[in-house]
Amino acid sequence: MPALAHALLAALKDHGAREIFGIPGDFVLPLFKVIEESDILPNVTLSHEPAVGFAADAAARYHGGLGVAVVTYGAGAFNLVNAIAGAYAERSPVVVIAGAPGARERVSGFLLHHQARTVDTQLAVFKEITCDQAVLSDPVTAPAQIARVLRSAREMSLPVYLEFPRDMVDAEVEAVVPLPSRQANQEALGECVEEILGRIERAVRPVIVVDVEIRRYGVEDRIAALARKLALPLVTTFMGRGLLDKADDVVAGTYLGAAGDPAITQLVEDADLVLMLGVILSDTNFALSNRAPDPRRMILAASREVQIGHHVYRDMPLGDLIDALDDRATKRTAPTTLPRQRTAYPRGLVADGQPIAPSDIATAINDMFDRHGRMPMTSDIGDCLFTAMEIDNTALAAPGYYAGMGFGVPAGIGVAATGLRPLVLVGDGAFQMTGWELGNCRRYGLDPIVVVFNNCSWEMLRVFQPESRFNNLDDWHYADIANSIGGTGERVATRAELVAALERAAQRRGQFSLIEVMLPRGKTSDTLARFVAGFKSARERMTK
Ligand SMILES: Cc1ncc(Cc2csc(CCOP(=O)(O)OP(=O)(O)O)c2C)c(N)n1
Ligand SMILES: [Mg+2]
Repeated sequence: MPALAHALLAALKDHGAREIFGIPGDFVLPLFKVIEESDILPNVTLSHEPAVGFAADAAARYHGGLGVAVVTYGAGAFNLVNAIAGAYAERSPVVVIAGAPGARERVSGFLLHHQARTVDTQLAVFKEITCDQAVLSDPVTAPAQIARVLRSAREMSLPVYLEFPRDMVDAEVEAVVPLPSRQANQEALGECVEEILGRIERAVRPVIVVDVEIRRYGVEDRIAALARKLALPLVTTFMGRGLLDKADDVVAGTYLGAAGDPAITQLVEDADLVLMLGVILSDTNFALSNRAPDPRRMILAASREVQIGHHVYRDMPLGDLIDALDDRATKRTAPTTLPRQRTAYPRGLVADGQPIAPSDIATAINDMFDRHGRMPMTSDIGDCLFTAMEIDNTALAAPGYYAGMGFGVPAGIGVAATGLRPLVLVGDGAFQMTGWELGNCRRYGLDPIVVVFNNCSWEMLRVFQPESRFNNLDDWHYADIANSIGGTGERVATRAELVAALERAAQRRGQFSLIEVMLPRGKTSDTLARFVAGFKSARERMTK
């Protein structure tokens, strides 16, 4: 019989984990020894647990499997909380494996180091931000607990929590047998599909809106095929930006309400049927809608449910629904009344001596993508994420709903660890939180390209509260620091310098490249300017 640590690692791999991110501590040292020596999954250690969570989250978003974060008891696990809260909010399936005291320690009578209130406070905290949990303290039940919890992560696309007491690493257990995934009830599925297709047939201006769950459940290609078959226009939400990046013929653009491309906004707000697939009904996705989502003209398939009007079909996995829709739908021709435009993205930046504006960065990146091919991207929160809306539709992992800072660089490291070369967008404020994790790239041969929007400012706060001096940040010269932690940093202040630095970064392999773009305080991307105007007018409407 295998030892519990080996059985767990094999089960993680069987359920779609591709790597482990973590920081060891005495409560998980024995487990980390097995992780390293068994080599069942590659292991990437970082410098601070928030980054471990962000990297595991982004890796899962990109490879479509499970992210894995292994941390020590208490101090390590509590450091992870914010990243897992963000993964929960944005439905990213991260498996938290947290060390814990062994059975005899628990009854030693001592207050244990790393213990907060009680020995079980850690479990109590993670119950709030995971969809399933287990404490692996009994070798007889541990395999079944692991199978149940990992199936929950896969089916709900949400984080889960496994507590691993340090005296259990070598416990002999049965191998973990994966549980079968739970399918939709076929009769309910048929009834649901007929109702949806009937609504589409009767609609005059239907539209599809997609969001992150279509990637979490691996149904992007099937949805692109369905949109083509039904000849329906399709847009992504703000959070869903970058989805269907290989289906330019299907994606018309990104819906941003009052802050977006007017033609895309009209497509959604004039629709008499909005088929929402994998959509999170968050404020960042819909707060700037001129016409709020309305159940009478909306079908929402998300979180394993399908809501049509005011009734709900439960236990309806998105993949089962899409397959059944495709099986029963007949090919439609696109009514000429439906616009099939695709948003045009800015290109052709003039490489001159002009100072750089945020939207120039998008144009320069579009030009680089035209020369070298589109790159997968990660972005932090800040104007960099709004600038990303002006970059051509390429795969993107960003905290578009949870909006927690510090995600961008560790997420880029997580994506790079999956074998891709990402382009990372991050503001100076967010870089100050987790940008230093780049110092771990050299050990693993990772070479992301990082663009730091250095406006020496918490600019997103300044646009709402310009009178506050605390928004003024100092100039830390990030490019200089990059050179000392294993990368190559360039600081640029003109559009010509930006274009040249991007080209050198694209050509440079084997080490991370950091381009520190100097931006004036008070200057934002065109998209953020429209968002702020939209939020302010929406706020005025609400206070009247
Ligand atoms: C973990 C966390 N703590 C605070 C905040 C609140 C915040 C939202 S945006 C922002 C400023 C971001 O500054 P940065 O320089 O990165 O980008 P830019 O605005 O373009 O200049 C803050 C402090 C959030 N969202 N998350
Ligand atoms: Mg800033």
